[in-house]
Amino acid sequence: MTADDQKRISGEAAAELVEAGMVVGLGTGSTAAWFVKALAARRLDIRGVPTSEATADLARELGIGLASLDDVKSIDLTVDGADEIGPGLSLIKGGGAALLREKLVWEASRRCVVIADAAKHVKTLGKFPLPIEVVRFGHPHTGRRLADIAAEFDLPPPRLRTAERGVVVTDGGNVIYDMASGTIADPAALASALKSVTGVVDHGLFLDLADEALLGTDDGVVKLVP
Ligand SMILES: O=C[C@H](O)[C@H](O)[C@H](O)COP(=O)(O)O
Repeated sequence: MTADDQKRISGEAAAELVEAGMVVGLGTGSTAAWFVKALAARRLDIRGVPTSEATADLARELGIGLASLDDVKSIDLTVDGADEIGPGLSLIKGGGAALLREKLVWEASRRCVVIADAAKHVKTLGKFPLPIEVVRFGHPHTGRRLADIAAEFDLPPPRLRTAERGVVVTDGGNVIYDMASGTIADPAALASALKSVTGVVDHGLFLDLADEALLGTDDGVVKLVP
């Protein structure tokens, strides 16, 4: 089974968790896109709260009714992908630059289910560079403060994310610094150090947020709990 097939079966399994009448958080990325497609195919009467403009576009195309986070009191279930799933369902997210809206939607949700292909499940977080969302104003200064924090954790300086068209700008108008680490020995300590920096809006460590993971494997979908 390819990684994409594993993503697809995890997305399809998650779509089965949705019931009519629910408010559903719609994650971002290639795995979440499989979930959105499978959900649309069920033609349930639900409202989706998208975590990015890309997901909003896909959901609209597929006929899913949307609501914004501002319009709902809470979200029944959010389903989203991850870049890494570590011990206790600690996560790295933000490879697609959607981490801020994702975290806001996750935190407003009663239940959060992470979906992924098997390779995303790791013993220790950190092989995937940790995305950090930073306000654009003065970001080179914030980047230098992030480098100081990285040094305290024995990590190399984070790098400003660029793509073919230049610096990557998030849906919220911010930039992303990626902190390549190899190993994050103490995710909670790093998370709190990063949040202490003025200019950091948020980071891609999702700790104590996921209620379960549905992992697509060659033997089918495996459920993990914290
Ligand atoms: O910002 C993007 C999100 O956090 C994605 O959920 C994450 O990068 C995983 O994406 P994919 O399912 O494409 O691997």
